[in-house]
Amino acid sequence: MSTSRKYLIAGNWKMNLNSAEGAELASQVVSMFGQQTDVSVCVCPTFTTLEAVSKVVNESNVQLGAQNMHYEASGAYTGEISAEMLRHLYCNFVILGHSERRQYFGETDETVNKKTLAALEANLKPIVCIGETLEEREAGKVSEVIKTQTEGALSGVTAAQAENLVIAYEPVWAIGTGKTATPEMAEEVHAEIRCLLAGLFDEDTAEKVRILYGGSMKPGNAAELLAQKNIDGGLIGGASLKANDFGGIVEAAVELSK
Ligand SMILES: O=C(CO)COP(=O)(O)O
Repeated sequence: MSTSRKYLIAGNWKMNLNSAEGAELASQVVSMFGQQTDVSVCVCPTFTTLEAVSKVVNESNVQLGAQNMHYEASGAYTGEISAEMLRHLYCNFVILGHSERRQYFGETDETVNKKTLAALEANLKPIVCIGETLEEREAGKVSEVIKTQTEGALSGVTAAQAENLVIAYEPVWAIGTGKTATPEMAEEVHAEIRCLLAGLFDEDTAEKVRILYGGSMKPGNAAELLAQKNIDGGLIGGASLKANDFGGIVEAAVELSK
């Protein structure tokens, strides 16, 4: 990673942990990393667990993120949550366009774009997820998919806003499968994403955007992935549910920051 960017290790808890379980895990994370400042650490619980976790991470350096939001500010949108509601619970981040939302809940580049603009407007840092399926990789379409998803999600975002943006490259075939992209495979795509950002904004801005890797990242493979020039952190699923595993990944980032 470049020295101008601070690693971000974010735990995507997905649909796991009720508020009591989430508060317990968050307090373990706070006791390990609540005081350190070398690496940004963030946990992203379910909506119903956000408030309990917010109280636990409050006044520590562990930050809070949500897993989704709606793009409208308020109104007749049954079952939805707005950016302002997340800010009210002291969320700093929001994951947008996760492949599970694209696959199961009809999320498109267009809705991801609307959500990204609304999040930035509300001072939430969007973690915009992109990544190809195995079928797309085997058909040689990785660059095409990455370009379409990146440009689609970021349409209308200004260079000033982009400084608060995080991109997560999550190859769909590596999520929850135990199959990780090799550091070289991941770095190749991360470098491409940075190039796309330079085209959309400018080189300086592109250098400031953190690009996370996600997909079966664990303590055993984190260091080699995080050592790549354009890999600025991780979006962690399964391993973020165990304090020791998540801690091992954060430790790897702390070591590399020295
Ligand atoms: O989807 C992910 C994070 O958003 C990655 O999940 P796993 O770490 O479980 O593969």
